Amino acid sequence: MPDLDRVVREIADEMRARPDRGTVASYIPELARADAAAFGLAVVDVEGRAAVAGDGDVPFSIQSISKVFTLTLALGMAGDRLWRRVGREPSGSPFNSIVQLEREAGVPRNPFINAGAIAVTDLILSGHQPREALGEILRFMQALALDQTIAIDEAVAASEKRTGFRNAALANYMRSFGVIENPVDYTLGVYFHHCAIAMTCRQLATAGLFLAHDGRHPLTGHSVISAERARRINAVMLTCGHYDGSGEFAYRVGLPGKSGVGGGILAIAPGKASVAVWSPGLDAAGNSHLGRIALESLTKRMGWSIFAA
Ligand SMILES: NC(=O)CC[C@H](N)C(=O)O
Repeated sequence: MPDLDRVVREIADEMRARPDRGTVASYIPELARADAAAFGLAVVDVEGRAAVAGDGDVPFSIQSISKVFTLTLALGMAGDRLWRRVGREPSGSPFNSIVQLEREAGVPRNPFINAGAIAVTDLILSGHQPREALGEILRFMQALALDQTIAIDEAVAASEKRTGFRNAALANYMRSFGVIENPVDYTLGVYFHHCAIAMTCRQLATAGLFLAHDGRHPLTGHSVISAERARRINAVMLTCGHYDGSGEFAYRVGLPGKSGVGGGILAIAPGKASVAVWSPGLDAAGNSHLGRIALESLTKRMGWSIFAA
């Protein structure tokens, strides 16, 4: 078995030396301030051993990675009723696309494209005030990451609120079909804020551990979700977690993964470890360019692809 600490350090060094970095997202103006040269990597295994390198302890905007955790919360609250409001098929379209909604009665393809995540957020919000729903999501992240200091970057949330015209279009469109039940402003407010949670790679990898361990957090012993649901969340991450780049990610990395436009990726090696990587430059599908390359190298060196014997 290769030495995990060494592998993680070597990958961080290799990535930091590379000239190709992708393009930092700027459609949310505040995200454009990210340092394109940053690179962080953290692996936490199911025994709790952590290997962290580069900027693995620097907080960044988790953006769409939050959708894994809102899906988990919503499944815990609503159970399989959730699947009446959102599908679980890859979209083959960009993360912010609206095209399928008209043909498919306002039901988004999956919980990881923006429309689907907004529908999931709406479900969490129902019966609560936005402040309560957001508090619930934040406390969930803090509990999973074993770190009460995790917070929302208000500047990022405000920046997306000012410029989130597409998300507003998606939400209004779904509201017209009754897929969204709450006032659109409330649902979007909660959505923008949970996307604006700032976390480090170490915190994120710790938070993802339950997905590598049959739904039970190995460090607290708490059952977060049933083993069956954990397996299914991993399945949806594999097929939909990188939007129209999901096929390529499965082909190259071979792990369930979820990306965010802040440049982070959470990847799960079931039974083994939870991995978080961060490099702000994105590829054409909006996924971290070096993040994917680093994960490809990690799974190859550790033999962690779910498709390997
Ligand atoms: N892919 C992403 O990370 C997108 C999340 C971002 N908050 C948006 O709605 O556009």
